[in-house]
Amino acid sequence: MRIVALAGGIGGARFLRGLRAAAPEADITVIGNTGDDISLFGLRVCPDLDTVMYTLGGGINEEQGWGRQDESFTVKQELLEYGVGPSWFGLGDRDFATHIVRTQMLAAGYRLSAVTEALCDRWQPGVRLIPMTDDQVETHVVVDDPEHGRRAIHFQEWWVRLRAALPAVSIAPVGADEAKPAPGVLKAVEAADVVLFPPSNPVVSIGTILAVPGIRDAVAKKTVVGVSPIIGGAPVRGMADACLAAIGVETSARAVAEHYGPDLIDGWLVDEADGDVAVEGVEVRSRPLLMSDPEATAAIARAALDLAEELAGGTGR
Ligand SMILES: O=c1nc2n(C[C@H](O)[C@H](O)[C@H](O)CO)c3cc(O)ccc3cc-2c(=O)[nH]1
Repeated sequence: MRIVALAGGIGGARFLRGLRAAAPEADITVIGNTGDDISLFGLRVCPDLDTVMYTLGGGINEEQGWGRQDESFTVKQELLEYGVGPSWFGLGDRDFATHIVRTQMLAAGYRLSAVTEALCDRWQPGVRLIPMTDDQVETHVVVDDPEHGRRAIHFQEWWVRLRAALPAVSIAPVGADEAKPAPGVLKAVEAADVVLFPPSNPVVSIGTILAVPGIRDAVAKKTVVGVSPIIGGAPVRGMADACLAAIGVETSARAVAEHYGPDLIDGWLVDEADGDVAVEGVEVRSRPLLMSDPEATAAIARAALDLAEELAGGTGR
């Protein structure tokens, strides 16, 4: 079975670990969000790609969900002694090595997709991880800053420094319009038996991947099953509610499915806590969706695959 999953950071990575366990024989391609990428200290940092790579490769800090386990912060501290920030973004010493290798390879002319493949040679994530694009796309957030007025800031500044406390006036994946899908992205989607949307952020993770021209159209032709990132009317983790508010979508499992719409998704898993959810044109199934441990997560992934198989059989897509 050929599976494609679109993934953001923590929620996506954990779901993928369950998916790998639920379908050990499957050929899994992960299309990773790069809208969160940021250049810091002259280095290119790709948080979502790294979170997927470290999580599936056994190197993630499990409590935090991002960054490396057994991490230290000597380099960050030394930079701060020179007055060089930002202090609000926690790049650890082990993690720095990844960004140094990536930046060196990019400077030598390798594309991000080739660099990601090279990094994955070390981590052996057991899936093929491809960035959504090799072109630079950066999510920016427009806020009304009490000190500086209306301005656009990098997504990471809004997410990490401000903890999304300033309401987003708008959120834009800058550069997405001109970006091309990375080599292998469209081919993988076209060859897929099923496309899965893990419980990643519908706006700044999955929404950003779908904003790269060509990807949404390719995905829409397939059997697509999504897992709601909203449980009991609130995001399981992260601040997806702040992102949904920015695009005028209510924070509910139903509203997110309607936002994707029946032209894009065929099946939608919601948690039992959300009661009866009905979405026109979308097959909705209710089950526990908390990724509380690897077994529970694998069972969610299995349910998504079962629903996809059922729908593919039914629609002949
Ligand atoms: O909340 C934080 N998230 C951090 N994250 C997570 C990241 O900002 C976001 O959670 C994702 O971009 C959203 O998917 C990091 C991820 C990396 O790969 C590397 C460094 C960081 C640093 C932080 C941090 O200092 N604080």
